[in-house]
Order: sequence, then C-alpha cells, then structure tokens
Amino acid sequence: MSAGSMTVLAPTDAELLQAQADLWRHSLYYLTSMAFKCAVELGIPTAIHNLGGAASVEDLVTALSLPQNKLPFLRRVMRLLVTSGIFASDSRAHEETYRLKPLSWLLVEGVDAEDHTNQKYFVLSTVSKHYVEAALSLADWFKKDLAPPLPSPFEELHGVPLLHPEKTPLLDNDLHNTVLEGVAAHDNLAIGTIMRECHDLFRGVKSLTDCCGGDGTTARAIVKAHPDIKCTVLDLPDVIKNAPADGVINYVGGDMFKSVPPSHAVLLKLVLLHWSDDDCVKILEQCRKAIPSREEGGKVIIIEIVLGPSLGPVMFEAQLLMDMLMMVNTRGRQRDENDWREIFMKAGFSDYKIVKKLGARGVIEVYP
Ligand SMILES: C[S@@+](CC[C@H](N)C(=O)[O-])C[C@H]1O[C@@H](n2cnc3c(N)ncnc32)[C@H](O)[C@@H]1O
Repeated sequence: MSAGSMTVLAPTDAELLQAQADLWRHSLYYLTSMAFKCAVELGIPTAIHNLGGAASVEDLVTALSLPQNKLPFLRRVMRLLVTSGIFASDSRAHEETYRLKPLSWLLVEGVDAEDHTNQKYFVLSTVSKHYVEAALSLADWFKKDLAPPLPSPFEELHGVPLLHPEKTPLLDNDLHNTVLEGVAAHDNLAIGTIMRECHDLFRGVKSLTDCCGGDGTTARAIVKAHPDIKCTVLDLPDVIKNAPADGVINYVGGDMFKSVPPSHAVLLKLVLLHWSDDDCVKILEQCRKAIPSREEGGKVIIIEIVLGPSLGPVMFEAQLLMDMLMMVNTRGRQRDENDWREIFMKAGFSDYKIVKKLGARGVIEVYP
C-alpha cells in the first residue's frame, strides 16, 4: 500500500474547526491548573465559606483585600473555574454569585467536620515549580539512555528523589514540607467513607498490621469502628518516634523490606503506588510471611487505584493523570488488574479478589 493511500481523509470543515478548538483545549489545560492554584493561594474557597457560602466578585475582592482594578480579571478566572467544575455560579440574581462545590469545599481552611481534610497542600505540591519543571523535561528524559534503575524525570532533572527524608530537603525544604503535607492530606481524605463502605472487610480480623501507617490516623479509625481488633502500625523509626502515644495502637519502627509485624491481616493503603514492581514484590513477600494461611483467615488488604475504563471516562482520566503524576515524579506507578495479578503471583500469593470499588480506587484482598 502506498503512503498516499494510507493518508487520513481530510476532515470536513466542521471537524477542522472542532479540531482547532480541541487543539486550544489540550494546549492550554495547564492554565486551568494555574487558575486553580491561584484560587487556592488567594484563599477563595475559604473566603466564599466565610461570606456565608455565596459571594460576588466584588465581595471576594473586598474580603481578600485585592486592588479594585483586578476585579474584571478575577471575574474571568472565576468564569473558567466554574466551567471546569471547581465552583458553582448563580446568575439569576442581579449580579453573579459564586458558591462552593464538593471539590472547593475540600479547600476551605478551618472546617471542623469529620470528613473534611483540607487539600490545599496536595494542590500546591502538584502544581509546584519543581513538579511542573519535571513534566516539562519529559521528552528530554525519554531521549536519554539512562541506566536502570531508571530515575524519574523529577530525580533526573533535580538530582534528588521526591519524598526522600534527607535528600529532598537539600533541593528545597519548603517543597519537601509541602509535599509531605500534601501526601498526608491526600491519604487521609475519605477515611470515614472507607470505614463506612468497608465495615465487613475487617469482620473476623483479630489483629491487623497497618504497613506504612504513618502517625496511625487510619489505624485509629479502624480501632474506633472495630474495638476488638489489635492494631499495629509499622513505619520508619523516624516517623514512629513522633507517633502519638495513644495506648491503643502498637507502634513499631522498622523497615517493611526486612520484616512486617505478624498479624491476622496486613493493610497496605496507598503504599504500593510509590514503588516499582520489583520493590512491590519484595514488600508483598514480607507481608505474606507476616500472615497465617488463607484457611486461618490470613489476607493482605490493599487500597489503591485499579486502572480501567469501567468507571467511565472522567474517573479513568483521573486515574491516568495520577499515573502520570507518579511517572513524572517517582519510580512508582498506578496499576490495572493484570499488573496487580502479576505482582501478587510473583510474591507467592495464590489468589486475590477485588472486593469493592471506592471512587477511583479498589479494595483488593490478596490470599496466601
Ligand atoms: C504514602 S505514605 C503511606 C500512607 C498511609 N498508608 C495512609 O494511608 O495514610 C508512605 C509511608 O511509608 C513509610 N515508609 C517508607 N519506606 C518505608 C519502609 N521501608 N518501611 C516502613 N515504612 C516506610 C513512610 O515513612 C510513609 O509514612
């Protein structure tokens, strides 16, 4: 077949004009992220909340002490953020007012509600200069013939890995702290939902190790819902030394690559996405050694994204963007069911079951 006969048919006039609009959208989506960052830095969600849940641009300019001549510019930013689904607007009244949506509610500071975890630092880390520069270097990274284990574009560009307790602060201490706060906010979001949705998951479990359980926030929520479970948190010694001595959770400082405290079940919540497949196999091997046989109820519980289009295009896009986030900035990744199955089998497990969907994530039980 000649090259000429393989040429795509010329688009129609309507298709061409649509293609140009799509070209604008895909080239300029970064401006949505930057407008979003701007709204978070200005504190617009908190201002709307403090103004009773609805505010005009005039109200916002006054509340935020912005110069009056910025008013028409703020209106344009808000118009984009409404169209992007971040705020709601009401134009029935004489002047347009803006309201919070669930997403912008997550960015209000000082809300005292059980299910509220302020996501400000997640936003500020993901749109930080260092992350954006790493993403800008992606094509250069692809062209470089780097020796394995492959550094992420972030590590290759900035010379240090992300989230390394000693090395990342040498690059930028503020970035390191912002990322730590962002990860904690991200990981603690929806713990109440997980407990409500996954009540049965912990039924019959006598003891549980929360592997990489940090300061014990998840473990405390589990014990609150299931007071009979004996809960242990494993994390690095430097993290455990700052954990609250609550007398309920047993905190163990250690290294999951060397051993995991034995228990009926091991929980890995939002851990494996940070690690390569080879490292995941090593971690899972230690988890397998820590639990009894399947007949005795032994299992590893994993709460993570399971990539796939079944939840619809918006959720799938969100999952794929989270995979890009990991690819650009870490050596980790998000995984589809085949990827998960492969690492479970390599780590010596016999079977697994995706027991629940939790938004963009899945809950997987893995059996020895
Ligand atoms: C992304 S957080 C885990 C999130 C947590 N499971 C949650 O759902 O809130 C990663 C945690 O892994 C811990 N960690 C990293 N390397 C570790 C290791 N080798 N052994 C034990 N913990 C480790 C870090 O200190 C950090 O607290």
